[in-house]
Amino acid sequence: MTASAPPDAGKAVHNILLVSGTRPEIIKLAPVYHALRQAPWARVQWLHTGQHADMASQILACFDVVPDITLTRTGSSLLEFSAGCRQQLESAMIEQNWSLVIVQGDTESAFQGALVGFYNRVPVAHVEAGLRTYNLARPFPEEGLRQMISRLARFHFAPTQRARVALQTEGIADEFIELTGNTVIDAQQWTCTHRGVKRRVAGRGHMLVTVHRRENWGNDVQEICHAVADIARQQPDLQVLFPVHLNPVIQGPVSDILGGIPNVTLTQPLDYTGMQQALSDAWMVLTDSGGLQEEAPTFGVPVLVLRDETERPEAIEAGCALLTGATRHAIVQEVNRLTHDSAAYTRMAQAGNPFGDGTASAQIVAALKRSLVTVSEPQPVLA
Ligand SMILES: CC(=O)N[C@@H]1[C@@H](OP(=O)(O)OP(=O)(O)OC[C@H]2O[C@@H](n3ccc(=O)[nH]c3=O)[C@H](O)[C@@H]2O)O[C@H](CO)[C@@H](O)[C@@H]1O
Repeated sequence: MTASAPPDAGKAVHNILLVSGTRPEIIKLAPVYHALRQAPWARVQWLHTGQHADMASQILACFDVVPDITLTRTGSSLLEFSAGCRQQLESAMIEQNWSLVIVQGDTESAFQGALVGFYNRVPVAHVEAGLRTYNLARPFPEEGLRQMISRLARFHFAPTQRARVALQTEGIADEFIELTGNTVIDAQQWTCTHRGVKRRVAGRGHMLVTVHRRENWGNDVQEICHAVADIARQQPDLQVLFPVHLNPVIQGPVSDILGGIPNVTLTQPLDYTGMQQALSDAWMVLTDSGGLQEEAPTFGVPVLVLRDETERPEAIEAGCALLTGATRHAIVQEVNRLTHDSAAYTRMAQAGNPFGDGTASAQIVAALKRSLVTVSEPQPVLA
């Protein structure tokens, strides 16, 4: 379990570039950023690519993050965004002497950050490494992006044992993989502590719904909305809270099918504190979001995953989530079953959270310190 430190190891202070693009990247990188800011050996700078704009500002504010560098989004299509992002990242890269680029997850921004680090021979650290469906079409494009990032990264921070094994199986040497848990749990704990999130409703609480995944665009979004409408009409005493993603592909069918149903509240996306409050007050979550699958078990809220595959089988195995797919009939059937089978509901609610214990960012910073701050004698890189 030893590996030599990067060539620039031993410098007093290491310039670290942290790259975010979307809402979930900000959430999952904020705890790493704040932990690095406490590290005397690190000078961390936050670069936001602008892939998400409004949803990003909302979340950056929740975590008291002001990016040092914000790129200009050069177009609305992914191609235009990607080309402009690459060029601007390249400029940011050559302006300073970087020791490390940190990216998170599976977005275009994360991939561009890793690619620019690679071309500039700056080591790349990947937070939330090793999630896989091994189906390049689902989720698209995330599965391809995260596999490519794994090929480019030097340091791989795996959130679960399964993710670690996936990386090992792909040939990544043990000393470059650290099992840390998911930083989203750190973000949740920070928010509960600092923003006073706690359950505020009496009784069973609401059903929380979110949809945004590209693979669900089109017919599946409509099926999901029809299912939610059926459930709301069958259970008029159940409040449904649906923060609607800003993408027009989602907004259209959601308001067409669910607008005007008295017990369905359609809202703008919530800020992070608002979302954690909504989770803690929930009876059940219906979602295709990755982050919500990881977060809901913290509050003992069962999750129905509106997808055919998940890269988080840990939640299914632990019993806190069920994979229902995105068909109207299957979703309605599962919600009805859990409405009437209180033993099955309680088993899901009490399954616990398999995604971490809130120490991931401290472990990441400790591992990076071991790798980067090696003065005279080589030490284990990640052990
Ligand atoms: C394929 C896949 O699973 N990929 C994931 C994907 O992200 P996702 O599916 O988790 O994306 P979203 O659902 O957008 O975000 C979720 C977060 O947003 C918060 N939230 C949500 C709605 C709202 O109104 N207000 C909020 O605050 C919520 O609590 C949660 O923390 O990309 C990430 C980046 O690379 C990856 O890490 C991650 O694997």
